[in-house]
Formats: sequence, structure tokens, C-alpha cells
Amino acid sequence: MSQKLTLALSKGRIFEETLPLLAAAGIVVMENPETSRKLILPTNDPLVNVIIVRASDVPTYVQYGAADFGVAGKDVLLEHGGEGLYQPIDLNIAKCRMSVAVSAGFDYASAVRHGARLRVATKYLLTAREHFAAKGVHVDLIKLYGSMELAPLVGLADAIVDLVSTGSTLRANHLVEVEHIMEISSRLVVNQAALKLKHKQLQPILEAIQAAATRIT
Ligand SMILES: Nc1ncnc2c1ncn2[C@@H]1O[C@H](COP(=O)(O)OP(=O)(O)OP(=O)(O)O)[C@@H](O)[C@H]1O
Ligand SMILES: O=P(O)(O)OC[C@H]1O[C@H](OP(=O)(O)OP(=O)(O)O)[C@H](O)[C@@H]1O
Repeated sequence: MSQKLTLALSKGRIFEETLPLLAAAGIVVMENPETSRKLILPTNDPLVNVIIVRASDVPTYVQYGAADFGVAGKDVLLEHGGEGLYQPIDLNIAKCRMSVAVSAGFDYASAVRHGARLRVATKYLLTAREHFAAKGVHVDLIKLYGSMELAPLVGLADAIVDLVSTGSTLRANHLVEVEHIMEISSRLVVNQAALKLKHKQLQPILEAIQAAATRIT
């Protein structure tokens, strides 16, 4: 007997960039999360539903099996830790980089050279801690949930660790990128139990998405 499948996506770029990959697997989402208030969206396949959650909550829904699979950025997956998740596919969507940035007037190289203790604001505590520890730079991390670019402008931090794509947010706020930590893209993550128990339904969908991700990107 066929079982239901639930896919966790976040609104915005992940939803939009995942749609063509789902289409390649024959899955069409029947409502637009930008206009609908519904959090469970039907698809053309009565056995597949999409749930709309915060980007940083996708791994949690999949870890606990509330969703069978989902799409999340590498940034989010590193902070989550990946427990209970199988990460088979890099979808090559929502591409950006994680970087260290400072105010244009701040001499980061000299601060690091002189062993200064830096205040760093970020949403990505684990990744930032690991990055600075590997360099032997002492930091006090300040957790923020968004608008990191503001922190150096108002004296909350010396530096930020944030995502950069075009660089226009940094430029608009007179910040400069001083270190490139890693490239980021979004991954398809699958609940480990679902991968075994719903293998027959999941496998063709995962294969079609993987093929489309390779073709499109
Ligand atoms: N400017 C960007 N260009 C390309 N990809 C990006 C960019 N900013 C973020 N991303 C990627 O897209 C994912 C989703 O970003 P989005 O802005 O939709 O959520 P968020 O606001 O960061 O998350 P949350 O709602 O949980 O705070 C991020 O986790 C990251 O992997
Ligand atoms: O280098 P850029 O192209 O300016 O992108 C970088 C910005 O994108 C992300 O934010 P968010 O998702 O809030 O911004 P966006 O949706 O406007 O890209 C990120 O936190 C940066 O602030």
C-alpha cells in the first residue's frame, strides 16, 4: 500500500528554486505560499504534501519524521548538526558563500595579527566558532537572528559572519568581506527511517530530483 510523503520547504528562494526540480519528478505544488496562509500545501499527487516552515526549522521537521524529506541550506544543516538526516543530494540551488565582513574602516588583518579579542555577531554560531578556532583567533560570539550587517554599524560587533551572494547588502552598509569561510548551496535531506520504510515511493522522486539538479544547474 502506498504511504503519504511530506516534503518540508521554506518560503522564498528555496521554494522557488525547488519547484523546477519537483516538476522534473512530476510533482506540482497546487498553492503559492506567498499568497496562501496554508502551511500544508497539496500537490498534484494526492500522496505528496508540502509543508512550509522556517528555513532553519527544515532539518528539525525531517529529523523527527514530521517531514520525510526537505530542502535546507548547508549553513542551516551545519548549525543543526545533521542528526537523523541522510543528505544524499546537493541541489546546487540557493548558492552563496559564508564570509567574515567588517566595516570598511576596520583594520581586521591588524586586529587579528595583534591577537585582539574580536566581537563577532552571527546567526551561525557553530560555524563561526569553528572557523575562528581553526585560525587561533579569540572571539566573543553574539547570536543574532537576522540583519547581521547592522551590528558593526551600531557598535554591537567588530565583525559579522553572514551569507553573501551579490555583495550588494554589504556594499549598501559600507561593509567589506575579509574572509571567505565556505561555499553554500542547498541540499535535499531525507529522514533516515523514511528512507528505509518508504523507500519504494521516495527512491524514484529522489532520483528524478537528482537528475534534474544535475541537468538544470
Ligand atoms: N542572498 C542569498 N543568495 C543565495 N542563497 C541564499 C542567500 N541568502 C540565503 N541563502 C540560502 O538560502 C537559504 C534560505 O534563506 P532564506 O533567506 O529563505 O531564509 P532565512 O531568512 O535565512 O531563514 P530563517 O527564516 O530560518 O531565519 C539559506 O539557508 C541559505 O542557504
Ligand atoms: O550579497 P547579497 O546578494 O546582498 O545577499 C546577502 C544577503 O542575503 C541574505 O539575506 P536575506 O535572505 O534576508 O536577503 P535577500 O532575500 O534580500 O537576499 C543574507 O543574510 C544577506 O543579508
